[in-house]
Amino acid sequence: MTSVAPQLIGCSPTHKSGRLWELCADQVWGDWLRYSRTQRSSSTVKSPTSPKAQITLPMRVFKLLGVETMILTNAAGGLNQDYKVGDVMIIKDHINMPGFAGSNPLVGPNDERFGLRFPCMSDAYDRELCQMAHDVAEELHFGDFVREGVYVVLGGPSFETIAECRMLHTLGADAVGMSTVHEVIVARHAGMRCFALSLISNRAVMDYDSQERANHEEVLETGKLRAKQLEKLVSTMVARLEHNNN
Ligand SMILES: O=P(O)(O)O[C@H]1O[C@H](CO)[C@@H](O)[C@H]1O
Ligand code: HPA
Repeated sequence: MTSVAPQLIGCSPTHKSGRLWELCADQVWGDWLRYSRTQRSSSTVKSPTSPKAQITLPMRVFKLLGVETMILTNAAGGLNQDYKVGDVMIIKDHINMPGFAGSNPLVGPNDERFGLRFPCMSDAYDRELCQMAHDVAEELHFGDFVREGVYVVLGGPSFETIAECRMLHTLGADAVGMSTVHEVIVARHAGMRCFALSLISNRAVMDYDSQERANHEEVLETGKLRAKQLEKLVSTMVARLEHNNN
């Protein structure tokens, strides 16, 4: 049986104290420390200390609980000019912008129990799951708003300037956000399959004459509009995964 943890983690600046983290942070830390103590002598126990390692700790807990597949969702600004607000982008790849400056959740001593020192990321997003999402979207008649593209993560919490949006688009990103990539890196390090969706909650502002302004209220509003359809897409995929594994 495949264990699937549908998205439940948020590590973005606004959400890092939300969702699952808020629900189980204490328990997760307790479990981690207890587990570490059984594996190592107390003098060598290393609890994760960098912020990115802390916010991605639940991925490792999921791994220890037997989860094999991660499904993550986020809200993101649309950089691709063909995207409309309300589109859903299957993430085929990411650009880890903080990683360029040395901020990666795997920085620090490598815990060999989870994975390699230098994990591959060219297969970060599972191609079979992406194809399944396209198939399910077609069956549910969601095809006209489901896309596939590249997600770029920034540190936030400020939204981007116009020049930054233009640069990110030029670099090959279709959508910009502040989450998800860190979890995917840690999940892939631990050998979990990853699938992720971005809801295009707003258009990234690319034009100096535009009156549009990125704002969190619009992000939340768009989230409400597509919530039911996203839930249907993800739950149908989970059911199919369960079926395929039985
Ligand atoms: O990525 P999630 O958490 O879905 O949320 C996105 O929306 C918020 C900004 O409105 C930021 O937290 C950004 O990362
Ligand atoms: N930029 C960054 N993060 C976001 C955006 C955005 O436009 N929308 C939702 N999350």
